[in-house]
Amino acid sequence: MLLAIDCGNTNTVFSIWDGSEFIATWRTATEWQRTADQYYVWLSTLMKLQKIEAEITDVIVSSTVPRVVFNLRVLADRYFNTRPYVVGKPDCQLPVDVRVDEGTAVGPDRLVNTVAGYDIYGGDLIIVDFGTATTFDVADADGAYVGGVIAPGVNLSLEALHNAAAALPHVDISKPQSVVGTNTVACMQSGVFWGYIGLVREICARIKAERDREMRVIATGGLAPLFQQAEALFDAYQDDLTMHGLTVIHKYNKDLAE
Ligand SMILES: Nc1ncnc2c1ncn2[C@@H]1O[C@H](COP(=O)(O)OP(=O)(O)OP(=O)(O)O)[C@@H](O)[C@H]1O
Ligand SMILES: CC(C)(CO)[C@@H](O)C(=O)NCCC(=O)O
Ligand SMILES: [K+]
Repeated sequence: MLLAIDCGNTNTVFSIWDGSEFIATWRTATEWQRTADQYYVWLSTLMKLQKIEAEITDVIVSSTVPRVVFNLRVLADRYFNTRPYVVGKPDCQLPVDVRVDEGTAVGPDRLVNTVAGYDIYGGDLIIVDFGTATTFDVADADGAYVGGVIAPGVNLSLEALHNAAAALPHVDISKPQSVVGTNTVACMQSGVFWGYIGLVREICARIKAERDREMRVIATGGLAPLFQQAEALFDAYQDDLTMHGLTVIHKYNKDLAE
């Protein structure tokens, strides 16, 4: 079975893929100091608790944090006796072209999302991922990654207000009752929530205009449904898009190796 690891700047997600479905998914905070032994204790405890009897033979990693890759490699080698595929490294091929400026190291999560989007929905996509940053990735008609947009993430925007202004509290995102807030928290939520609705709508409209064609907008990330419920911004929502992409890339490389 395949252990797929999606390491973001805030959270790391581990999923076990049995070849047709994910049989378990666990989330932990990303900390580059965590050792292979710590990962294994955590993982094996959860597997036991949930009575998951999976023999892991393969590992694939996408990491936006370069420093965590070393310990994840050791985890794969020491505990699963396998060499992991690491997205973005030369020995991990992608099933789509990447057409960006030379020397650009595109975030592996963005490449994986593009592969997943193309696999599920076909070409001409805008893939929006609400993570630490909010990213927009453009898949061409042939699935190639042709660039995108990086905007500050929802929680990051609220944190930035709190960190920069002495009188602004820590606030969690939610949909405000009205646009005009009558207390500090409501004002901050309104700025980020409605500002974000505008940001997503404007960026998608401009991408479509710039490329002069119909494109479908696919959303992923825990916060997407919150925005979608206020306004129909997306044509589809896929919670496990990045994980799906990791399984596609793994299979592609396995097939190449045969
Ligand atoms: N209604 C909500 N209000 C606040 N936070 C939410 C809500 N729904 C989901 N979230 C949060 O959204 C986040 C979604 O996780 P996701 O994997 O999409 O990004 P992330 O882990 O924050 O970023 P990264 O992948 O860059 O580490 C989680 O931290 C989750 O707690
Ligand atoms: C933009 C983030 C932080 C989103 O997770 C990640 O994809 C990243 O670190 N990217 C590197 C730069 C780039 O994608 O062009
Ligand atoms: K993510």
